[in-house]
Amino acid sequence: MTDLCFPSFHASSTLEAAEQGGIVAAIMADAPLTCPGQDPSVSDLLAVRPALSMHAVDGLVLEDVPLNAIADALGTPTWVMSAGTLRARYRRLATAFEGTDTPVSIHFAVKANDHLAVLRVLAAEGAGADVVSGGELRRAMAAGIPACRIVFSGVGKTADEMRLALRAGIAQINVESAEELDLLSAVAVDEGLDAPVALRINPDVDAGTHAKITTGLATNKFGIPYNRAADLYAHAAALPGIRAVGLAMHIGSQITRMQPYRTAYAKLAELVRTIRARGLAVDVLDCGGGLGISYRDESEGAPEALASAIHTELGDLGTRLAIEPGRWLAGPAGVLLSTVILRKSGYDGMPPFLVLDAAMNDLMRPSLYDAWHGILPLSPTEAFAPVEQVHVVGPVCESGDTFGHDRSLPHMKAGSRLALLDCGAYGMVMSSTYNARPLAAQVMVDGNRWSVIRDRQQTEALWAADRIPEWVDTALLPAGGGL
Ligand SMILES: Cc1ncc(COP(=O)(O)O)c(C=O)c1O
Ligand SMILES: N[C@@H](CCCC[NH3+])C(=O)O
Repeated sequence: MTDLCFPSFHASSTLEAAEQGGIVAAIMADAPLTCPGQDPSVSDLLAVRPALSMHAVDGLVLEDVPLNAIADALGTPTWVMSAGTLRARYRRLATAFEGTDTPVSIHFAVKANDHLAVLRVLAAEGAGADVVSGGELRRAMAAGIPACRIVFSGVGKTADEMRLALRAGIAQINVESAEELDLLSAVAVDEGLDAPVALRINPDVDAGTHAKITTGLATNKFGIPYNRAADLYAHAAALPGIRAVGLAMHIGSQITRMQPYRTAYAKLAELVRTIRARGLAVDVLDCGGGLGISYRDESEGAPEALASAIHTELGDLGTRLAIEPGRWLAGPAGVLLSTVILRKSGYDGMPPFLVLDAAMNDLMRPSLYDAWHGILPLSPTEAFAPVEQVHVVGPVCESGDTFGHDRSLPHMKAGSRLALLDCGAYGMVMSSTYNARPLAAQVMVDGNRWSVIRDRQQTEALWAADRIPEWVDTALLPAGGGL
């Protein structure tokens, strides 16, 4: 399908946009050429993010909306999602899987971004959902995705969650252990319903990704050991309340090379043959998610290459196929707007700290995985100011509250606004209120329209659900309650 196209602004490169006359002249003179190992420059970051462009007057623009307009209206930190990017990416993914004998159903991994508006945009394109909790199941259904298009993954579903899924008419439950299978059988019998089950297999394949987000190694908690899978499948097929429909696999996240997928899918194909040799039917293969994006300068995983890997390894088995992408669809569609609270000088000779009003409680990925997110100033003059080395941190009381050490960024000062890039997946959903910081506001843009899709949390809401037991002796508090 087509890429996003914004005739008035769209800059596939800053040079092209400058030729269109909308870009400050300084861009071309000041844009540094990136050397291997160096941080990508502002121009580099813009060149591969078609929905973002830099304008002489409006500054950084997402689709057709100047991000300063959003920050003026709502303050920061504020998340912004691009509906056009979600659609464009979904269409490219769907197109990559079209035109083959075996159709592939796409189930958006709701854990990546569970906002109802995001789910609605993707559902309108044809997406189903992959959920990992009763909450996600209910969110997906609240967004209008019918249960018959939802698969339920996860290593620890409760009996109540199983009940909810069965009553809703879930398409498929991906079971991850013998113990879970027994529990599901009991729940299904109790409900008088049949549970459509795919066994999630752990192929013991290294996805070559960060240790905290790999899921297909023998040491990971996920999935059923490969060598026990055929026996368990036979057991499942004989259990009351269970309808064994197929197999599932998900080997990890942020995977940019195809070889791990190929290796894992080849093992899956072998397992299908083994199970069929026992006279059992395997009708569905759920190939999981995990396709990676380009945060810094890595090549993003290509849907066409994934489609080819799936069809090569699994296409001749006569099964239905499914995938569960999250990050690839939503990651590049979101930014987090923030303001520099202050520039704090470092020790002599050491880089200063840019202290932002966004923190690890908002965007947790850098603290959790040392993840790298691009940073772009919102101001057109700052975007191409001379580059300096800085540490970019949040105000939370943890040294881990750091968005980047020794980052090469255009000079910014207190009050400067910036966008943290590629925050549409595993951004807002992983936020917390640590340090009593309210959850940030959220906005969706679509062409030249924008709307608030979640209000900034009121500070009072942070303690609205707190209850002080009446036996707490308030008489011991000092008069006036202060220090
Ligand atoms: C079972 C399952 N499916 C799909 C996904 C989505 O992964 P990604 O966002 O990397 O595509 C995950 C998360 O890693 C997952 O655990
Ligand atoms: N939350 C992780 C990915 C984990 C995916 C869920 N299994 C991230 O931000 O990269």
